[in-house]
Amino acid sequence: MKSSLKISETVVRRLPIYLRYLNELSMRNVQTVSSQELGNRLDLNPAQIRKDLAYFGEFGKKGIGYDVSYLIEKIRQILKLDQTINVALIGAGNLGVALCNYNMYQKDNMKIQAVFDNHPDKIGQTINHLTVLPLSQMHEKIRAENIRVGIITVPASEAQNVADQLVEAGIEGILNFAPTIIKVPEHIRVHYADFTADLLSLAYYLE
Ligand SMILES: NC(=O)c1ccc[n+]([C@@H]2O[C@H](COP(=O)([O-])OP(=O)(O)OC[C@H]3O[C@@H](n4cnc5c(N)ncnc54)[C@H](O)[C@@H]3O)[C@@H](O)[C@H]2O)c1
Repeated sequence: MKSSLKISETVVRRLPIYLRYLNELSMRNVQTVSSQELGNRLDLNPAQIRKDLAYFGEFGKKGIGYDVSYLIEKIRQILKLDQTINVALIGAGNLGVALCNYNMYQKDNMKIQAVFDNHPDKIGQTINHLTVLPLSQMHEKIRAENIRVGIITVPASEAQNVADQLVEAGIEGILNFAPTIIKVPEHIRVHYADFTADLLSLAYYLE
């Protein structure tokens, strides 16, 4: 793999989509897959898929396709998911609890390792084997557990405050579900998740 390559964000965002389907194939004991099959299933252009994957080295064999397990391993390496990445979630409300209960760790190696909230009724509750901790323990816990990513599921009015505390604690990336833009130093990567906007924009396309 050309490690110094700067990979475009669109390619990086497609890799988990490939990975998810490859994992599905692997569960069904499928050993090889062609770019055509991947393209059909994922509604992507096979040439685009070949281009994306060739970017990281020659994985496919002409006439045979890609070895599913090998491709899974390579994509995980590229995404750095060959190591466990610990995650903290802040805001144990409706959305936060649902996310904690979704067990992405088994397949994807990103693990919610700590949950924080500032409400006395929430602190001490157990969600999917995790005890909700007060914010006062955030800094220490993040460092002790080598937590590198924070998920924000607090009200929008609290999101910046929480983001500041995550940055202060040494987090490297944030996934923000609160409907507001947060300001962070340049070295911190922020992604926004907004399925409400997706849903609302869908309305435009209805007859
Ligand atoms: N991205 C999306 O599509 C989408 C969808 C649903 C909700 N949301 C957003 O997600 C957030 C959570 O929604 P919800 O329905 O779970 O709300 P909720 O009120 O059920 O939960 C919010 C939780 O955050 C906690 N909290 C508030 N301030 C805090 C702080 N400073 N530090 C730590 N914890 C704090 C509260 O005690 C509560 O447990 C909101 O911002 C909401 O707008 C986004």
